[in-house]
Amino acid sequence: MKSDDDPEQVIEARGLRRSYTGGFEAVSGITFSVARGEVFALLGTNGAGKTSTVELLEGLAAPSGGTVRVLGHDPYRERAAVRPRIGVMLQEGGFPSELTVAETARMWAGCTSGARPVGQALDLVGLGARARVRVKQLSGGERRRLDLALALLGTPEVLFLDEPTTGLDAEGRRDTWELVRRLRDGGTTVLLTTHYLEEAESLADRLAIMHQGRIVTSGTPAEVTASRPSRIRFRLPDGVPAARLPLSLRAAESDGRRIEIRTHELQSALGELLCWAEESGVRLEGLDARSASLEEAFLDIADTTALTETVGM
Ligand SMILES: Nc1ncnc2c1ncn2[C@@H]1O[C@H](COP(=O)(O)OP(=O)(O)OP(=O)(O)O)[C@@H](O)[C@H]1O
Repeated sequence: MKSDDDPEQVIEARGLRRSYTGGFEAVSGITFSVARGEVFALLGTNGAGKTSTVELLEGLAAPSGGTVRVLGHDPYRERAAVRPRIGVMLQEGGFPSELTVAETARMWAGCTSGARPVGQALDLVGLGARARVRVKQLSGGERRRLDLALALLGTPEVLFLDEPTTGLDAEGRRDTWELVRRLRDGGTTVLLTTHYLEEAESLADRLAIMHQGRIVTSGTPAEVTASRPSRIRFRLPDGVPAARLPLSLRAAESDGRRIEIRTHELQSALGELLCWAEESGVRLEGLDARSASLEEAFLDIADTTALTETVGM
């Protein structure tokens, strides 16, 4: 167990709450920590409270309950100590659209202590060649990259990325992932929110899934998916009814010839199925066996929570 003032815990949230005017509570007592050099992803359905949480971590608002520490400080009350050491990429940058990319970055660098050269920040995000273009002429994806370049200007120890790849094409997304990995390898701690489960699966060392202001599950991507069943799918040939499957594989969902087996013992279930098929001379069409993905875990959680709410449990 890490102690309260463990210097390796760069972000620590304990029982964190946030209420908006009118009393609506968007963040309802969440606890998590992020170690130095980790990439941590906050996932969740729309309105789950991710942005509300990230804004508390960035010191943009004060929590209505609980505590938050970033680099050992309260980011709201001790903003002057924290701000120069963090980089923030908001969901909406909102720059003056008449300025060029380089002018925007220079303006931002003027407000950033120890800013790296503007050209270097633009090169990091692949915008070097667009330095003289006006912001209003950038595509949505390029604006997102400019947002990221500005967040990187101060060579931050902790980087907050709110949906960093929304609006990027597949190549832009991969480039951003590569950059985040390079930053992490250089010791930067990264907290990101995303709607792309593939992004979290590929980038995050650990993640938390939020729903209605609470963390429903957290851990490494492997831990979060471990409790979910693997799936085996195939089609039986005409004339072979599902009832001919071995008893242990009958708990399958069957839609005529299409069979789906969910199992926590993928290797043994698959072995048994293949032996049966071999011995019975049955050819399994479209055979597909896979472990649970983060997407399946996420959808399961969203469905379970919705169901729990519906039945008032
Ligand atoms: N300024 C505000 N005043 C009142 N309610 C707000 C305010 N900002 C956000 N909310 C509400 O708080 C809840 C959480 O919003 P938040 O933006 O944190 O969610 P999110 O997980 O980031 O969602 P998304 O994935 O859609 O960006 C939502 O119900 C939202 O309507």
